Amino acid sequence: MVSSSPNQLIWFRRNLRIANNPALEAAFDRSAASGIDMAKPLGVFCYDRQYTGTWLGMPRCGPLRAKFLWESVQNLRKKLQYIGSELVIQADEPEVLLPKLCQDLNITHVHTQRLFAHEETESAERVRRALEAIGVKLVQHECYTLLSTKHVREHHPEPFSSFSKFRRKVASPEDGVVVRELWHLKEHGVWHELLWHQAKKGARENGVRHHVLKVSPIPVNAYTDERAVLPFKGGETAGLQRLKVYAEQAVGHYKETRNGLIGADYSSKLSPWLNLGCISPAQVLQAVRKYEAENGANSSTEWLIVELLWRDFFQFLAAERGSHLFQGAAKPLGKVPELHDNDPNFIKVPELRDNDPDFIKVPELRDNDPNFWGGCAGKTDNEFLNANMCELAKTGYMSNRGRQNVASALIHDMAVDWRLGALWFEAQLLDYDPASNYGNWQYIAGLAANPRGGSSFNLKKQAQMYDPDGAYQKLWQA
Ligand SMILES: Cc1cc2nc3c(=O)[nH]c(=O)nc-3n(C[C@H](O)[C@H](O)[C@H](O)COP(=O)(O)OP(=O)(O)OC[C@H]3O[C@@H](n4cnc5c(N)ncnc54)[C@H](O)[C@@H]3O)c2cc1C
Repeated sequence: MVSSSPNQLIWFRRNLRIANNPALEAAFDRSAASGIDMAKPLGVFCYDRQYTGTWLGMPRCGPLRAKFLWESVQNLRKKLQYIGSELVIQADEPEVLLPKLCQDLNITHVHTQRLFAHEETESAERVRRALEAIGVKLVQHECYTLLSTKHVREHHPEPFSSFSKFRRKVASPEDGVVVRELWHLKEHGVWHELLWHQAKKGARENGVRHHVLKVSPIPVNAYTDERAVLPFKGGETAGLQRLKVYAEQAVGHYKETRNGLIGADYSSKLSPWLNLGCISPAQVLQAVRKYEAENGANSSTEWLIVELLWRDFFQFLAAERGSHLFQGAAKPLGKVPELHDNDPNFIKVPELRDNDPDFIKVPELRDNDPNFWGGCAGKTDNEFLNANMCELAKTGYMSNRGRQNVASALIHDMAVDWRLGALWFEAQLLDYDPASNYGNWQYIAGLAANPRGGSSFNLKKQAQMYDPDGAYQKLWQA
């Protein structure tokens, strides 16, 4: 049967790439199995409340990340068009948009990426239910982490208590790091030639093109400060370029430079691309292994892989903790008052479901709250903290050393509720990821899987150690 409309749909989440993408592969494979004349699967990306929403009156996705995201979505769309598909881009909740599209286009299967943090798993569950009601199957594929859930849970069935135990159990030298095979988009060359025109026509006829937003639904009016560590540009193309450059030129000295503060290559800077899925952790591993095959392995190459395991650790921890990822007042040093549900000084953050008692609550902020707003604005008496906050606000990036220090200072020295700091980072960071962000804040606050019960740094000493001549503080004076 000749069909000009696709019967498979790919709901892109944080897997904005063509290569090494099992959701896309599965959709293409299934579509091919339905008959040679079936049009290519259609992609969909939803600007949902995680992007369009606000916290405390601030956009959840600030302009710098919004720009990076828009570039990534546009790059994906071009690539999909190149292989005969199209990307629907809408500002809508997926549980509303996807059933509508499925009904319009007679879609039978929606393929997507499995994500791990509470809000994301809830969103997938809402979509699953909405699709099930109209007889469409949601298929979730894992491709956000290096290790599969199955592997991790087989080796570490008990609750996570520390990273070192996680690492020992899931990636001991005996076991080896078990990485799923790298998927590649199979050759659909014949299809491509024959149906490229037809698929586009079909998509147009089905009104799909009306669903493609031409401008970002959230403000992207951001420019990159020339002092930025990198001119970050969103998309698979730019992500793969960065991976190639870093893996060929700098990974060999990662361990010695990773605590740096200035310049492109002290660390990989891959996180923005990894977290929107413009590249996958398996691709990073593959690039590191290639470097090792050509130049020999060393402690730096090993350490970069360890960092990817940290990333996995926070994902699996988030899956385990559910809504608890957003909970708990930090009080490791006894400076932060305990929060109570019925405390009139606390409000629920808007945009969250009122009926979820476990979800995040933050203290009401006074306009003149000097600690939180002053800290975020980089207007404190600590120049090291100020410089880091200034870099973050102007570029959307802050080094890991900076993040550790800033979080420690806000939580342990300034008695700011860690969730406020995490919300600020969510709005600002190019590489924002719920599990990594909230997980790291909780870790420093001593609320999750930190065997030391929290991490507290002396910022003066840290500045002397990592910025001995004050070059970083000078660079980011304002
Ligand atoms: C308070 C706080 C908040 C953070 N929020 C985020 C966040 O929202 N998103 C995010 O990706 N990382 C976050 N991190 C972790 C870390 O700071 C960044 O991943 C890292 O700075 C990104 O730069 P890079 O790509 O050059 O890292 P590299 O040093 O080159 O490391 C390679 C990769 O390993 C992963 N990685 C390294 N360290 C960590 C870590 N501690 N936790 C999780 N993954 C790690 C990242 O994917 C990173 O790209 C946070 C850390 C802290 C202390």
